Amino acid sequence: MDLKSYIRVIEDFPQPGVRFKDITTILKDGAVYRAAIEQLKQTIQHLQIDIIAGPEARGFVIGAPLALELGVGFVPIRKKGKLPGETITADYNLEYGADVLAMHKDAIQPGQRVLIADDLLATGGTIATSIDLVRQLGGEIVGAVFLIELSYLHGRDKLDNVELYSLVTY
Ligand SMILES: O=P(O)(O)OC[C@H]1O[C@H](OP(=O)(O)OP(=O)(O)O)[C@H](O)[C@@H]1O
Ligand SMILES: Nc1ncnc2[nH]cnc12
Repeated sequence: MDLKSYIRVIEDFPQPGVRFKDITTILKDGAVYRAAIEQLKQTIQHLQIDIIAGPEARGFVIGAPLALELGVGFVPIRKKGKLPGETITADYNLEYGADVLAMHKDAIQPGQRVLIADDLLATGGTIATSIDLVRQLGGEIVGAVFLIELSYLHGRDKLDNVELYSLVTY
């Protein structure tokens, strides 16, 4: 299935100059959503994965179904102030802003092999920070997987020691 044809591009959202890649047009169609998760699974099934971590919010709709498909657990990387237990946090920048990400201190056991999953790689700020948090907890990053990669923002350059997998490139 050609997933790119199901992605809606919206100009100047959330700010002028940004071409927003909207995946709600994939998610609302059960067959297309399933095909996307299946293609992601095929892409990373050679990796030995203990657990998947995904950043709020769109990382949840990619990471959680992928974890179920692989038979592993899922841990959320949330925006600051949402997780109820003890957390570690890190500041980050993304294509259109800045924020703080958090993980529960007990989300990852030292030595666990962790796959990061998200809908989209843009500048790489979100994923670089997610990787940093997982490593602070003792996790080993086996790779990061995305539906979409915006190659013109060069996120890969920030992540040159990590295996990156994406299905659709702009
Ligand atoms: O590579 P970057 O420049 O860091 O940008 C990519 C991130 O931006 C979006 O999330 P956003 O922070 O907009 O949050 P949302 O998932 O809650 O919409 C997207 O889902 C990625 O996580
Ligand atoms: N251009 C973009 N479209 C959708 N999500 C994004 N996250 C960062 N940049 C984005």
